Amino acid sequence: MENTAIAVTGLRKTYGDKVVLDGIGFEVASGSVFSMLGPNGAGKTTTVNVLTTLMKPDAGAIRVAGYDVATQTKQVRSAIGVTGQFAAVDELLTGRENLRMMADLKRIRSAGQLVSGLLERFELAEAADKQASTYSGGMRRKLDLAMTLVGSPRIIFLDEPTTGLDPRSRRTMWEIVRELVADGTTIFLTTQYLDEADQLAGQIAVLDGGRIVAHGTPEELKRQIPGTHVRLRFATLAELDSAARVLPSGTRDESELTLRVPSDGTSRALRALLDRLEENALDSEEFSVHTPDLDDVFLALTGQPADGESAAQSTESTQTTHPATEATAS
Ligand SMILES: Nc1ncnc2c1ncn2[C@@H]1O[C@H](COP(=O)(O)OP(=O)(O)OP(=O)(O)O)[C@@H](O)[C@H]1O
Repeated sequence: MENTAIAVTGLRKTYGDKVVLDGIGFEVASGSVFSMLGPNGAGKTTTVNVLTTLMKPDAGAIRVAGYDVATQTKQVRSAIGVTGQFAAVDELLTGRENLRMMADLKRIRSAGQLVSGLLERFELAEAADKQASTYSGGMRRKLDLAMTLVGSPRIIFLDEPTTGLDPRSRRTMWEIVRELVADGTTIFLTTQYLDEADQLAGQIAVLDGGRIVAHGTPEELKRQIPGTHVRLRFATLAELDSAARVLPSGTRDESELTLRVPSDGTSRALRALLDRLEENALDSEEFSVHTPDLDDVFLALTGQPADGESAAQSTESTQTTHPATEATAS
């Protein structure tokens, strides 16, 4: 198992007559981040529950840390950490006490330094001696992850670890994930933020309709869908027609009055394109460069956006929209 932290074949799980996982298989290399993406209800949490021994599958061979989850439950449990499950935060205890309790459970002696270190690392030092019930949602999540790290598990399952966190806390989490991986820890991450998978994961599996519909590195997934293009919007259909004649590689959308022109997105290519328009006395109302991101991949594969919020954020971040007057001004 040296190089394979998790190996799954033919994993099947049904609830009544509803097939949630229809024989999925994948491998996770030791010391890597593997991210499972999928629309709501796709079966991500069910997968985590099976891999962490909390739920029995109907079929499948599953090894975690080299142990069989069906017959070596105890060994699997001692090799893994799970946020939000084993490491349940006790609201009546302080942050420090919660961490101490976890250290006691794992039979770690003289854990004082370990506990203070974790409180510092998760920016919880100031609130360390306040009851967890007074913590914000983000602070609780951080405490939860800190508790998972007690005992340095080799494989960590993070089920949507940054949902609801502010951007700064999200970045802190990302840094911690990167540090863990650099130290050889394996991370199994489910997330609804595609940029998070893009940032952190070496391999991504997209789960939809009970099956893995795509699997690869973020770059491989992005290459599966149409590439970078420029989107031009015109004021009238006549202008769109003229532009489509001048730029024959473009794809027209009459209802939107747009022309989508493939481009490598370099400033040289963009300048050439604008020159072509100017030579033909054409002016676009809107000019934007669009690079495919994981949201596009997700949409193309599952037919639905990842989630309203992240899809909207991503559109903003990947499209550089300039009013035509600005873009063509020299
Ligand atoms: N105990 C259960 N009994 C019956 N159906 C269940 C049970 N647990 C989950 N399901 C159903 O199985 C499907 C998969 O659920 P799961 O929680 O694994 O999805 P998910 O991908 O984690 O979704 P989300 O992103 O919304 O958390 C859902 O349709 C859910 O309603």
